[in-house]
Amino acid sequence: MMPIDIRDVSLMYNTPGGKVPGIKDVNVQIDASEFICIVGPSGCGKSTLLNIVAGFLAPAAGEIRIGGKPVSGHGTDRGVVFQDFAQLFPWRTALGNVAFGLEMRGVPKEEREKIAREQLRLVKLEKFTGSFPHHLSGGMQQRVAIARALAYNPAVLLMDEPFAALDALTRDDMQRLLADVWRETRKTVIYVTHNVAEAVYLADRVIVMTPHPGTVKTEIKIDLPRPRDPLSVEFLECQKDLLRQLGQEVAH
Ligand SMILES: Nc1ncnc2c1ncn2[C@@H]1O[C@H](COP(=O)(O)OP(=O)(O)OP(=O)(O)O)[C@@H](O)[C@H]1O
Repeated sequence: MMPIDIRDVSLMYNTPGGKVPGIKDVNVQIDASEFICIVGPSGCGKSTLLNIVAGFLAPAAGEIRIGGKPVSGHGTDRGVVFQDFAQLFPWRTALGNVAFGLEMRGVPKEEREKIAREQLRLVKLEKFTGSFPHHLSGGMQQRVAIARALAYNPAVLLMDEPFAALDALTRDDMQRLLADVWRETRKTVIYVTHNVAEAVYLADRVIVMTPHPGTVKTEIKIDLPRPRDPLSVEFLECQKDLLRQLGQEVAH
């Protein structure tokens, strides 16, 4: 729901052996409600960029603006979902997990539970509000994590390989679910993935990054109508196009 302007952003990591480049001179302009996927070989800086947009890392140079306002630190305008299922509190129910952030901010019980129920409905977990994480499958736990990230009604959703640890069938279901959630909420999404088919299925635009140092190589617009059919000729063409870009990347 808000545009994101990533301008000339660079970051170096301090290591015992000296400074190593994380990302260098990254520029990406994202429209409000646009779904962006970031792909690229390991070490090209995808997670670093996402962590900077999230406000968990501060860039050494450049600036990020969300809705025109410069980012400094994390804020409730950005919801974050990572790969790790362990991000849920095991001693809290699905409802308790989704409501947690709202509770910390002093939102009254009735209101926070109403919001949490609504978010759990969005990820099709309305029947599991009282379940604890260890009684939920990996896919369901990630759905709780998405509901929790949406609880503040953030303008932006940041996702770092959220479905990478799931089996292929569950992953397909989750991609469909996320496409539905996005259609309903119209968040601005930045989604990091290694999976080319996933990027073509979800994205309006795919940003291809290249390592040493991590920077943007090119971008590919995915102009296919939704819901997308991964077996259609057009889909497979887009996938090939993206693989070609990535293949060149790996070959260098
Ligand atoms: N905490 C850290 N300390 C030192 N160097 C780091 C750290 N985190 C990342 N790097 C380096 O920064 C570069 C970018 O890493 P980053 O994790 O952002 O890449 P990535 O594209 O997300 O990789 P992957 O796909 O393997 O998750 C790499 O060269 C990496 O080795």
